[in-house]
Amino acid sequence: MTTSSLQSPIAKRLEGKVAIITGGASGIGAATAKLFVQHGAKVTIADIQNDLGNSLVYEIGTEHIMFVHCNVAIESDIQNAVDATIAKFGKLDIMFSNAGISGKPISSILDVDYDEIKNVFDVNVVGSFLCAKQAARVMISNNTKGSIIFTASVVTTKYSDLLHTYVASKNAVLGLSKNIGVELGKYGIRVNCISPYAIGTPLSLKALGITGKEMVDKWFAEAGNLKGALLELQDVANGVLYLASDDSKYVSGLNLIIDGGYSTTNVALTEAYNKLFLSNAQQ
Ligand SMILES: NC(=O)c1ccc[n+]([C@@H]2O[C@H](COP(=O)([O-])OP(=O)(O)OC[C@H]3O[C@@H](n4cnc5c(N)ncnc54)[C@H](O)[C@@H]3O)[C@@H](O)[C@H]2O)c1
Repeated sequence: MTTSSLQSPIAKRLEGKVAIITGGASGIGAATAKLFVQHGAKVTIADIQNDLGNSLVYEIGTEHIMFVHCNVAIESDIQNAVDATIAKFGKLDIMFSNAGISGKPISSILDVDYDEIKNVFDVNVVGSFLCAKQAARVMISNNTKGSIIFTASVVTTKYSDLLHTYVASKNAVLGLSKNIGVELGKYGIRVNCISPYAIGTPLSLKALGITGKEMVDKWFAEAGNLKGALLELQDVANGVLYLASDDSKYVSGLNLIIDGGYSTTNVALTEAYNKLFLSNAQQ
């Protein structure tokens, strides 16, 4: 490493790149939009929350970012977001398919109804398919070596008896990402997932059926593996930046899990072992 590289300011890692972020009006998407712009990208936020989306544009500046009303479950909305992005910024390098919903906090398969399954799958799975399709359409025809990134979740690595529709939908997103990554490799298009552990956002508060971000964040921190640390939106945005930038130019088919090691734990086994060890020690 040269002295000048040690002294130089942090390089802009997305200079000249153009991105669409679905679900970019709130939470992970909004944090990623801000980070992308800091790194030189032009960004389109595609979301259904017009007020939040427009105020983010106002905060960041219309030369860097625009808002397009887009329901990801409707193909013409996504097509419109892609076409509007090309019209304003000239191309599309990065599709961050991040919009999602949790569905109701149902914990028994007996309580799941068809409308609930359809609602969650329409946004999380159909929306992801359509984002990938519309991004690939322009990336292939413009010969753009693009990056498609999906937000899956730590629920693609660990299972419980909660949120069956959400968990099934996120595992479908992971499968989709790997399968289309195989197809799109021949065009030089990379396809990856980011899978965060839990953060207090409107989505996760709804999933738990509680209000109060502080309480939820505390609970997530206690349940996490990495003690003394809290997963923040910026941690996830940093991972997305890596997958979007040329720093990951040979990375495709990855599920980047941002979970402080949570997915590697086996709490039940540890507890059972400790119980056995303690009862033997007392004999
Ligand atoms: N918060 C967590 O703990 C967590 C953990 C793992 C994965 N995720 C995933 O992260 C992604 C972002 O969620 P978040 O936690 O930032 O929540 P959030 O509620 O802050 O953001 C979700 C965004 O998606 C938008 N959205 C919902 N339905 C839409 C639709 N039909 N079309 C377009 N936009 C739509 C919402 O308007 C909102 O702006 C989701 O895919 C979620 O499943 C979240």
